[in-house]
Amino acid sequence: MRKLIIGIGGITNGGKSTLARSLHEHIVNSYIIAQDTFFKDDSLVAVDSRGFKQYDVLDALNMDKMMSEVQTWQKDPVSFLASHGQRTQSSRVSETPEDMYVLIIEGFLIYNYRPFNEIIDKKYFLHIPYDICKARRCSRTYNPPDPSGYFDGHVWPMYLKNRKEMEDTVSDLVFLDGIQTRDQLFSIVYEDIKMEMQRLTGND
Ligand SMILES: Nc1ncnc2c1ncn2[C@@H]1O[C@H](COP(=O)(O)OP(=O)(O)O)[C@@H](O)[C@H]1O
Ligand SMILES: O=C(O)c1ccc[n+]([C@@H]2O[C@H](COP(=O)([O-])O)[C@@H](O)[C@H]2O)c1
Repeated sequence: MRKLIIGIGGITNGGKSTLARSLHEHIVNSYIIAQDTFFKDDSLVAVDSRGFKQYDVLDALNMDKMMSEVQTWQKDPVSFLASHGQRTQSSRVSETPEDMYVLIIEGFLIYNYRPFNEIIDKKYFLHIPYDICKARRCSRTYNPPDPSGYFDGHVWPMYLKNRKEMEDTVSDLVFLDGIQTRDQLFSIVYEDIKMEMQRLTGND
């Protein structure tokens, strides 16, 4: 059995979930673990002096729980898939090598969590400019919804801070320009992953 862990990180609304889903659809026996399903309950998230909930920090997330899910996959991907309602498929008619299991870890702060940096084999990071990010963010409704001024008062400054911290500690990132089309982004990353899967297969 061969295992490959891919990270799809990046800015809020950069297209992470969209890209992760396309990869999952094309890679047989892959699975997505998404960071935004690990937010703590709203009552546990800190609030600053302006009343802004501090959602864009690692403390707002149950990272131990997320790591434990990843470790369960690492121990036994076949049982993991079965227990998550996903039947193992044959790779015969696909471009995925036989007996290859791929985990896609997706989220806006995955590379700010050190334990992930040690286990993610291929680290992609999507970024888009401020104005596009703000426009996309404003057309999406979170739960709880962003209060007025939240993007400029919390989301963007925290993005800059988290990104700097990440760039100071992580060296093997592949930056992706998120203003490309969905198809372009998918094919760049998929081709790269196919090469990595072939490399792993060739090393046997
Ligand atoms: N390459 C792209 N070009 C234009 N819009 C995109 C692209 N990728 C995603 N989107 C749109 O941007 C918004 C955020 O995408 P999503 O994948 O949910 O981002 P994220 O998971 O990074 O927050 C959605 O409305 C989505 O349809
Ligand atoms: O999902 C939630 O429970 C949630 C609640 C409040 C806010 N969020 C926002 O989710 C953002 C990260 O997710 P994403 O998909 O935009 O990268 C982050 O910028 C948070 O401000 C997410």
